[in-house]
Amino acid sequence: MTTAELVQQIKQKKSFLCIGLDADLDKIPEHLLQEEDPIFAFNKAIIDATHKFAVAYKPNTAFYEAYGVKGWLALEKTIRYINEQYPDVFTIADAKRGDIGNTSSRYAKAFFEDLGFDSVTVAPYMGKDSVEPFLAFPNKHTILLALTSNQGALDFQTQTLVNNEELYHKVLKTAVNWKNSQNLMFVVGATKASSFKTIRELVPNHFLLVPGVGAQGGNLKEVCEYGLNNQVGLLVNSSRGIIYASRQTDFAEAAKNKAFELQQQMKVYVDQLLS
Ligand SMILES: O=c1ccn([C@@H]2O[C@H](COP(=O)(O)O)[C@@H](O)[C@H]2O)c(=O)[nH]1
Repeated sequence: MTTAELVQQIKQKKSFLCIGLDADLDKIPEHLLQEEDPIFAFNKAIIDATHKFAVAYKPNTAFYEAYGVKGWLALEKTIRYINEQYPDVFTIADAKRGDIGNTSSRYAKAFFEDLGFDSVTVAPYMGKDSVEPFLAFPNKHTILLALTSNQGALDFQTQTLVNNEELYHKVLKTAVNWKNSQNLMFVVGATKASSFKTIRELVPNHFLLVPGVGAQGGNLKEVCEYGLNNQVGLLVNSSRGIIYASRQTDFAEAAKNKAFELQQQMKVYVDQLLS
């Protein structure tokens, strides 16, 4: 999917909501455990109920890898279902990959070609040659970890270098000069709302994937204050806050209501920027 197509979808749905498909057999409604593939059954119901309010879905691969072959098959079925039924929706494999170039090119092939995701999250720690194999895929997007939502982000990402610049600033400034950097997006946690002003000065045009709204306590309004750009430029993710809004048979309806609630807040900003 091109960035222009993503922006078009944001405009049409008046939403920049990304729903995290972090399906966990210990949390999904009990009645689904009788299904042949409970994870896929859960995801399918969530997707069907929420697709009008969401422009992106983000399965975190950990939740599938945890169940071995069965989990990977559920992931494959989920992405195929989205691509076939809702081809205008942007898909993110939250896999946080990155390795020496030869290996990264295999990861890129797995997520972009074999599974057919539009994007994958990648860690910047191994540098340019570990990221450029992902960037080489046209109309696929590499979402580089910049300032993550967790407490541990302060351990390395905000440490200052000799010139007094924070490490994640260096990541942003360096990565935008890599080959095919038009295919880059960045992860910035909603819990780090006070940093969005500086981040937007460094990367005014790139999309930011923003996890941390909902269960982690991030605030949509604060993120929007400085995170938005003239194309919206944000994909704000909520996983547990939406998919586990109810653990009973009404789970899909409850997820729909939560997604609608967030979409209604987002609509105000989209109307201002893209009308
Ligand atoms: O900085 C980051 C990067 C990734 N994540 C992932 O996003 C979702 C958030 O889930 P919630 O249930 O909405 O808290 C999850 O898959 C994380 O692994 C993140 O939270 N922060």
